[in-house]
Amino acid sequence: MEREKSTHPAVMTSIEDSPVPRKISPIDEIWTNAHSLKTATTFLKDRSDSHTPLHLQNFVSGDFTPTVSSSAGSWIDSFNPKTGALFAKVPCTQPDDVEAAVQAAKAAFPAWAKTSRVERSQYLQRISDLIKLDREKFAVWESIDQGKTLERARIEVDRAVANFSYFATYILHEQTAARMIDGVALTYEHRSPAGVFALISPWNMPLYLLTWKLAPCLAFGCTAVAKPSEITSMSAFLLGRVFQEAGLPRGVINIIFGDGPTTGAALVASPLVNGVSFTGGTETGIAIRQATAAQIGKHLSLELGGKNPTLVFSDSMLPEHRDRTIRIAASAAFENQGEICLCGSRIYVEKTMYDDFVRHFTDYVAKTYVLGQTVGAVASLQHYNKIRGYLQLAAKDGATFNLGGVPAALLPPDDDDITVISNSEERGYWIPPTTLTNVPLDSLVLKDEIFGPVVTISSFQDEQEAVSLANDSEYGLAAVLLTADGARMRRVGEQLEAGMVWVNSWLVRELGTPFGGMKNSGTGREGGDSSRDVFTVVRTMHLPSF
Ligand SMILES: NC(=O)c1ccc[n+]([C@@H]2O[C@H](COP(=O)([O-])OP(=O)(O)OC[C@H]3O[C@@H](n4cnc5c(N)ncnc54)[C@H](O)[C@@H]3O)[C@@H](O)[C@H]2O)c1
Ligand SMILES: O=C/C=C/C=C(\O)C(=O)O
Repeated sequence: MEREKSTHPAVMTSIEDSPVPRKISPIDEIWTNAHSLKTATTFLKDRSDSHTPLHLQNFVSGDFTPTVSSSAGSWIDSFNPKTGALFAKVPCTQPDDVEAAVQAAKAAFPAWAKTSRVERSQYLQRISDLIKLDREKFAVWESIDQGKTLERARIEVDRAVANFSYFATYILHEQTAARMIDGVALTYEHRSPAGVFALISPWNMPLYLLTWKLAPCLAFGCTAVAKPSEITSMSAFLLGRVFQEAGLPRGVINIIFGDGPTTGAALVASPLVNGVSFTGGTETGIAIRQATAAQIGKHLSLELGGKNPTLVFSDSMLPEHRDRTIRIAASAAFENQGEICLCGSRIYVEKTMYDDFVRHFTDYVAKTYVLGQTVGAVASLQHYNKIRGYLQLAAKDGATFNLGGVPAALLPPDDDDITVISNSEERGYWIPPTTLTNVPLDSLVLKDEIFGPVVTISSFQDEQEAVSLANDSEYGLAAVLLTADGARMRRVGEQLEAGMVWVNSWLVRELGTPFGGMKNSGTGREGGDSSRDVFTVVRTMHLPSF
């Protein structure tokens, strides 16, 4: 697709009425100057030389707000995980500005809710096309901001494109149920957009996960205030420009930046917010449930943490299956530095093949997952220190490090350093892929979500023990089952306490399927019809024949 002015009537109105300000704003500067790794690096270097870090701006009512009124002076430092250097300052939006953004979403709601499905579908497809057009720009900034490799970032941008195109077509084909009761009354489901949403996302797959909420929100006729993680705000900042280019009416999507306690908490608690779609940690999920407990009608969709098991049965280690088994178990453990809620961080192998598995797995990981090439840096200094703490604990608990070790301590930059935007890899948050064996079953290393490039390998005796070890967790998000036995796939798979079970595969996604977790991994499901349940309210209509 070429970038051109839309001829869609709603688009024309919006674009014609709201020209983008001529003054060079931060978003214009990035948008026009920094579209590849080379230009982005030069851009950051210039900023560094002039000691002017990039300042992000909220996107409210269709405009990037030049200053954050009440939060002036309240900024959050954003660091490049690969170098540890400061590269941007993110506004910490204060409660009254949060409320102003919610008001903007509320004001936009009635008109947006009335748009036809065809119209909304066209907006979604246009947004999808625009992201695709700027695939590299999004990937470059996601990689700089989050620490992931550029290749991984590209995969996630492609998924963002798919999120919008999937829901663009879903709404064109959507059907609702109708039934006849004893021939007396015809009933049917009538659905309406649920209203204004808070869309809150984490730092591990920033664009992928935020667009997984934005797309259905728009598709089902809702408006929103979106708040990405304060650790990774860049791709959401870029998205504001896409929404402008797509001519999305003002206020339909507002993007605000800030931390959890100040900005996120004010957003979810606002009485004008009709629903919250949240992805993040379980503790934050609990805080959101508590904060909204009295607002009974508020829709809550909570996608939370995981500590997912990978079960390796000996038949999957037969020569004809072994390479696939190793590849899947390794990618489930180390993709995106293990910073995916679905990562299989606890591997359990049938005893007869345990030593064989450990040997092949370790060789494969050492060859395939190379720090700085196929493995990026972890997202933040705080997260680096958290993972390091668990590796220290593993050592204390007597675990064997087959790969990796306890990384060096990293200290926060001192105040003098904080304005430096230079590249210095030694301050980067690099943790090599780490495989642990001999971890005691009661160790917190096996219980807590570490969310980094760290995997444990333990053994099991039989199916029953495999299931019981897999289910021995407060979490229940995902599980991987590696076996060549067809009957076992269902026999074991259907006993696993996990919202998603992948057999001889991992993170294979079909966007219509319910996605979400059991136990402490979440409340509700998203995807296809499940997203419709999140973003719509249902009234059952009864039409009697008398
Ligand atoms: N189930 C899933 O689909 C899924 C996907 C990705 C990540 N996760 C989980 O996310 C976690 C890592 O992400 P994180 O550290 O950014 O999570 P987090 O819970 O700390 O933060 C997530 C988001 O919530 C905001 N937030 C924090 N406190 C808040 C509050 N009181 N009210 C409202 N918003 C608040 C943050 O600013 C951020 O935008 C891991 O536990 C991971 O498993 C789950
Ligand atoms: O890190 C969490 C990954 C979540 C993935 C999805 O929500 C998805 O694939 O739709």
